[in-house]
Amino acid sequence: MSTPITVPVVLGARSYEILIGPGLLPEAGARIAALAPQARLAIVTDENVAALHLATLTASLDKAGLAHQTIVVKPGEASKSYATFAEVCDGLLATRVERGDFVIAFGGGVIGDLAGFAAAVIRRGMRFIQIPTSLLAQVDSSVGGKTGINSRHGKNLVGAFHQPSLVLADTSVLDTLSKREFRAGYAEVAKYGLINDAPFFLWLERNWRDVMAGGKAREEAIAVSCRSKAGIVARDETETGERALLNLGHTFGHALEALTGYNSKRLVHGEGVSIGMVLAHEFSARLGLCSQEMPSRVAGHLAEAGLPTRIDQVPGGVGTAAELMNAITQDKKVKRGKLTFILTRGLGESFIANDVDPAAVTGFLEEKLADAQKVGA
Ligand SMILES: NC(=O)c1ccc[n+]([C@@H]2O[C@H](COP(=O)([O-])OP(=O)(O)OC[C@H]3O[C@@H](n4cnc5c(N)ncnc54)[C@H](O)[C@@H]3O)[C@@H](O)[C@H]2O)c1
Ligand SMILES: O=C(O)C(=O)C[C@@H](O)[C@H](O)[C@H](O)COP(=O)(O)O
Ligand SMILES: [Zn+2]
Repeated sequence: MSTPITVPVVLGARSYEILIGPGLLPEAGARIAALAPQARLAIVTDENVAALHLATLTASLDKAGLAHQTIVVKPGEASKSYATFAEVCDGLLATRVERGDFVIAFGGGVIGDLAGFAAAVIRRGMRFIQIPTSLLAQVDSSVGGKTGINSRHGKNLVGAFHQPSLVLADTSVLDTLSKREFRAGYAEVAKYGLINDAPFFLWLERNWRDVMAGGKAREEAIAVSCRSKAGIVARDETETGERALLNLGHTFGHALEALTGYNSKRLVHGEGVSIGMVLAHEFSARLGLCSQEMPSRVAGHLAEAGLPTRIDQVPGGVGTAAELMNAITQDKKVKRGKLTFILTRGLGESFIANDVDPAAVTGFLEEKLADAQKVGA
């Protein structure tokens, strides 16, 4: 067996390991058998991942003597819906998996959130394993136990905290990911630098091409990201405080995703986060919290890495400031009606700002939308 990088997520009885490295998928059977020798497995995946990588996973499970069945859903954000959630739940029940068996979330963040939520509620809670196959899922969504689906009222508004028992991140499966989806995941990597790790952001500015190319730099970026997230989750599992930092760029980004109808052709999550992080830095500069140069430094790096950084780059537009505010006020960080944003005082100096003035946000968005119209004209 290979010797992967191991990142522990320390949560008492719910502790688990994240294993990161090339060649882990063919070893999945042996590693899962060591954790649960008798368990039956229900794999949830999407059509793209199934076509490319399911045979490797099932061959490895067969070799380890583990019984398994598979549920395949359509790829894309639209699958984080009530309809697909019902499909997955009924599919799991049809396999007759028991409470002590395992759900395997095999795919990107959409599959992790969807299958993880189904595992949280089927028979009032089944164990599950994350086998993330997108960069975004390997650095972020497979870790920390946030699961859920979208509602027409907003992103991830229906869900549960439910920790996996193991995360197996085979970095070689990323070779089949499209460039667009790889870049989207890179936005969440850059996020860890911008939250609280300026040296990591400086390293990314120098090494992002190597991270995209693969090999050791990519593994290193994934490991740094997972260590950062594991630390925050261990200190604040259910987001009563510090964990909200992981939401940098998401208050704006989630509103953009809701207003594009969760249409992956127009905007994917990482792209929304990229634009959202630039907006968060611009808004911070507007409030005099950080230097006026900070937003262009952040936008410069994300744009160089091939990510969108402005609202006008979202095809088909994103509605009005009032519509964006309507989505923003459904954010889960809202407390007693007051808005919470993750803002910044400088590179890697993000902080949680409670009681942000809605009029200031509306004014800022009106200006950004007017700028976007000028570019589009
Ligand atoms: N739970 C959390 O903590 C958390 C954190 C971040 C993001 N998220 C959620 O994750 C979702 C985004 O995840 P995502 O960016 O992975 O999107 P995704 O799951 O839609 O995957 C992106 C695309 O890549 C394809 N794909 C995945 N792996 C592949 C591979 N190895 N080769 C080829 N194609 C592959 C998928 O089929 C899909 O078309 C959003 O719904 C977001 O809200 C959750
Ligand atoms: O794990 C977290 O906490 C995060 O905020 C990570 C985010 O990247 C992720 O997109 C998460 O799903 C957003 O959480 P939400 O609570 O705003 O839905
Ligand atoms: Zn995210």
